[in-house]
Amino acid sequence: MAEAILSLQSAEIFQRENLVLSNVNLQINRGEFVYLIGKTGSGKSSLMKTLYGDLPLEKGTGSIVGFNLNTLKEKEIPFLRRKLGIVFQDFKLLNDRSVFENLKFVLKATGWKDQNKIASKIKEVLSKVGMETKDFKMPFQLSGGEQQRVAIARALLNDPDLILADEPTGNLDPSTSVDVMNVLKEIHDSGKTILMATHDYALILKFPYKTIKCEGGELFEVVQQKTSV
Ligand SMILES: Nc1ncnc2c1ncn2[C@@H]1O[C@H](COP(=O)(O)OP(=O)(O)OP(=O)(O)O)[C@@H](O)[C@H]1O
Repeated sequence: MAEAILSLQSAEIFQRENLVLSNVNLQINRGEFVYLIGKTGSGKSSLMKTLYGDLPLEKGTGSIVGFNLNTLKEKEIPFLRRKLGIVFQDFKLLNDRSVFENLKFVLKATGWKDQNKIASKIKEVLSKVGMETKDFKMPFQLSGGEQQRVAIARALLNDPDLILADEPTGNLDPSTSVDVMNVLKEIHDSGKTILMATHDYALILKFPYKTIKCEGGELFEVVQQKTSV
């Protein structure tokens, strides 16, 4: 039977007192790749923020990677985020340290102590994104696409149950976007569950997966048209 990794029922998504999305019913099962699309301001980031505990879920019910979003306490948020891999549009790497040190920082913050295990985990995630030879580089010495690969590697460090990617190709040119998307596809093909917010309809055509749309304050599943040859 399908195992739900994320489930929202009759949820309402707020930014402070403003209702952004209502009647949100969404289930993502282990192993799925799901796009979240919609115009600027339609609520994609607000939904993502609710999922990683940056905004409270005030109405409806929700659970994600085993955490109940209705009863989520401030002190549980770091533990929730360890089971999520979060990727942002603007990479959010620490610019004052190397790729290796960026990844080590996350492992140490999440309790890793053994230096050999740290080094081999970093090597493992960097090789998944094709960046294993650039671990000594500083973020500003990398292209945007390379920085995003490192950010994806960082998201994989704690073997997350779900990857939340909020416009991961939003700062990249079309060809680099396809490269980064190929990395996400490989990660998905290896068994990971991914929810990705995007504006990039060309990418969706090239990499078709289940698509959910934010529009008019609600969420809808988009039925994909099969193109006949
Ligand atoms: N910090 C905030 N405080 C109050 N309102 C906000 C805040 N951030 C966003 N909003 C509002 O919430 C609504 C949804 O914004 P959100 O950022 O979720 O949209 P989005 O679909 O992710 O847009 P984009 O594609 O531009 O990132 C918008 O009306 C926006 O103005």
